[in-house]
Amino acid sequence: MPATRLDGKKIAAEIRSEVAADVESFVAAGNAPPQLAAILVGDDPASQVYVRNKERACEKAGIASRLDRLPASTTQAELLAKVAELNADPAASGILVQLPLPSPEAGGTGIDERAVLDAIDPIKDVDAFSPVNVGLLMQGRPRFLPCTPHGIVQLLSRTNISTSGKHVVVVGRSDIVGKPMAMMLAQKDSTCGPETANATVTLAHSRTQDLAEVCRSADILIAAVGRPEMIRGEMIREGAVVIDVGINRVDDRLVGDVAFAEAENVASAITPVPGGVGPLTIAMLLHNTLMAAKMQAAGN
Ligand SMILES: NC(=O)C1=CN([C@@H]2O[C@H](COP(=O)(O)OP(=O)(O)OC[C@H]3O[C@@H](n4cnc5c(N)ncnc54)[C@H](OP(=O)(O)O)[C@@H]3O)[C@@H](O)[C@H]2O)C=CC1
Ligand SMILES: Nc1nc(=O)c2c([nH]1)NC[C@@H]1CN(c3ccc(C(=O)N[C@@H](CCC(=O)O)C(=O)O)cc3)C=[N+]21
Repeated sequence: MPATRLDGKKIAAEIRSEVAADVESFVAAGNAPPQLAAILVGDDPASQVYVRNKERACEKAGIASRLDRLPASTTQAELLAKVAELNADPAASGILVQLPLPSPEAGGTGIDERAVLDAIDPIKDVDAFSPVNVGLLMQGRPRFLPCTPHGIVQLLSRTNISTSGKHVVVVGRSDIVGKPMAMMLAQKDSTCGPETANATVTLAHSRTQDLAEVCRSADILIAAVGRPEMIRGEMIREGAVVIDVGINRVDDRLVGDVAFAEAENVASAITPVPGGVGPLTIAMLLHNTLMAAKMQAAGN
């Protein structure tokens, strides 16, 4: 029997309508609408698509959005000045600097990404990239949760897939997806409760020996690598749950990190690409923007 498709798009729509209702009561209570302030440096086509999708999603949820487009030639000092301006602007509830920043080959000026992310006021850090927010997550008392891993926890919770006591293998250890994902699922509790925490987690990467065997030992396999279809059917245990985070453009087509057609015949449930994790990332960004506005309104 082919695997159940986990409909990220549908669950994201549910979350977005919950956020929209919550925004409505926040505004009805006399608050200014939350605002997401995005900064886009350069003209990377993929980044343009994401930023446009985020703007549209904000609008539908009653969240204001502001986009500062800066040329690829922007210097680190100029970008830091823009971040400082948004930190000081009470209308900007959440700040997001779209990654990656342009490489020198793409006309970039070699900006230190870390320095820029560190400059964002932690109370406006809707990506949850700042050291304060990463530290709070690590200690099991999160403020903002990183959007992609949080979206995955929501997906698991809302489809009644328990991670408690299970072996979860996360492939990829980036600061944006793999590392926080592993940390969240290893905690005693999650925003959705202990059933979507308490996993036994393996964090795999490019130096992992015998990746196929490690993957086959997973009850739940989460791929966040950025290599089209690298997770093959034979790397998946019969009946495993497969979460595909990868977004790869191949000849104008969008493919994940998992060879979907093969995986579908082995897994019990799987997220498609597109329509899986991507839409959830945006839904959780809206959630974080509202949360930021609420914290700022409460003077935290
Ligand atoms: N759906 C969504 O909302 C989002 C999707 N993405 C997508 O997810 C994917 C991953 O993104 P991101 O986490 O930023 O990626 P990074 O490029 O930052 O990290 C990739 C990770 O994969 C590991 N890796 C690379 N090659 C292999 C290999 N052959 N075997 C095992 N591990 C390997 C790397 O290992 P090492 O550390 O050793 O180099 C690294 O840890 C991309 O396709 C990206 O577009 C990203 C964010 C959100
Ligand atoms: N500061 C920052 N924060 C991010 O969260 C961030 C970032 N930079 N840089 C790039 C990655 C990637 N990312 C995605 C968001 C939505 C989809 C998404 O909506 N995907 C749709 C399809 C979109 C399409 O058609 O291209 C889907 O999978 O169905 C994908 C990927 C956020 N990222």
